[in-house]
Amino acid sequence: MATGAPDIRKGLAGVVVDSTAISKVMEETNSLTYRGYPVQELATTCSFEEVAYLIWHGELPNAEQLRRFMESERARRGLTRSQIAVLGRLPDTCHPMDTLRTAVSLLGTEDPEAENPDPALALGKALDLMAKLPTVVALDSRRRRGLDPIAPNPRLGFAENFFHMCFGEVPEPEVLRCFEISLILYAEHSFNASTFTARVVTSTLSDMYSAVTAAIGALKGSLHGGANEAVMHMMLEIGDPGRAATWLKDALRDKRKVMGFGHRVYKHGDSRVPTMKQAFLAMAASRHGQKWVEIYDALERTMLEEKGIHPNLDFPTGPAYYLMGFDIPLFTPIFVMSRITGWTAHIIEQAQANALIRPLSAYIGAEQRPVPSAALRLTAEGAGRLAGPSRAPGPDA
Ligand SMILES: CC(=O)SCCNC(=O)CCNC(=O)[C@H](O)C(C)(C)COP(=O)(O)OP(=O)(O)OC[C@H]1O[C@@H](n2cnc3c(N)ncnc32)[C@H](O)[C@@H]1OP(=O)(O)O
Ligand SMILES: O=C([O-])CC(=O)C(=O)O
Repeated sequence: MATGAPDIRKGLAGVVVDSTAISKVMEETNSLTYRGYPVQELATTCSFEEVAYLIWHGELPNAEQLRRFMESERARRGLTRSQIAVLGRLPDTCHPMDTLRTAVSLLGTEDPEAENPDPALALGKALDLMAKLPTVVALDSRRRRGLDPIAPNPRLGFAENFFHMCFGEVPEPEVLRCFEISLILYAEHSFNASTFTARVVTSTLSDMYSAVTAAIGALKGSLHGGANEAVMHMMLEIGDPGRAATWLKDALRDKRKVMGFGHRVYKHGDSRVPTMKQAFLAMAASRHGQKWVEIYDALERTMLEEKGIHPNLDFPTGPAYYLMGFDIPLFTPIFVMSRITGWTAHIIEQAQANALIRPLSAYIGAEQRPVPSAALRLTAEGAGRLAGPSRAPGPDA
């Protein structure tokens, strides 16, 4: 057996921890498939509901399966008055991701089958979350704007209904299509940090709501899903396409991370960006968004010239969601509305072939030593005689 220093892979970079049949990220060809289908083809030919069905069931639905699936999703969208009241009492200062995390936790407390591990119930719970999370996001967004909630409309599809609940109207086709494409592209991405978090929680035999709550926490961070919000803050700060290149060079000189660029797996470009960028361009044309397109292009070009780093999916979705009229703190919650499909598919997959996820660590702390006597630890005289790091002044020293 080999001896010496353990092989530590910081951030688990490059480590294969398990297998999955849900999606395949191919860094060498910059491509991605869901259940074997290229994501670009799904994004340009399918509805989000079809893709959700595919991710959960492994096959695209036929007409009758899709009809029943959509009917069931539409029937589950409503929240109870008491759920609305609980969410309405959260402070306005909390981020909408915190509202969403709390909402999933609340839904878990009210589901009598939350603890029931029967796999036959899992898809129903997942569909319930997919149906209800947009209602939570829209309700929370309107509350922050001082507006009354708009009830879900069961005659509208998933994407249309979300606009209806946020703004009271369904936008023009370019906007709707761009939004739906973003949902399809965001739906699933193998063992990313939030999905892995969900799998870790599931591996302890915890419930789906706990796993999704934890995943929302992981997605919120700006190195992961939170980057789509950070991208728009950055673009607003830049403000003028003529400033973009200098802004970016200054950021790199100051060793700041530029949000929406880089990826742990794709080093030659994110497979989803070309499709999303195209949808963003089409929508920007109909929404007078040329300025954001120019800032986008200048940042992309300069980052490639300076560092050879490509944009990730959060780069085009940031300005796209902004042009759609969503407030910036809604961008990552919208990501959740889509990724709930991938997370729950992974939760189900993990539960079906479970092994507790528990890696090892290399200890680098103090050598083993005896605990000093109480006389040394707890008396003023003893304190002076105690040596070593344990007597370093702490916050209560
Ligand atoms: C949907 C998603 O979650 S996609 C990811 C969204 N996140 C972001 O956009 C945040 C910005 N990007 C990043 O922080 C990183 O690219 C990550 C976290 C996504 C990937 O990180 P890693 O795989 O760990 O790459 P790592 O951070 O080691 O980067 C390698 C090199 O590229 C640089 N780099 C990578 N991304 C960036 C960036 N966005 N801005 C500036 N430099 C960057 C690093 O500084 C590092 O340079 P060095 O070798 O000179 O130190
Ligand atoms: O895969 C990752 O590390 C992050 C990402 O792009 C995603 O979750 O969509």
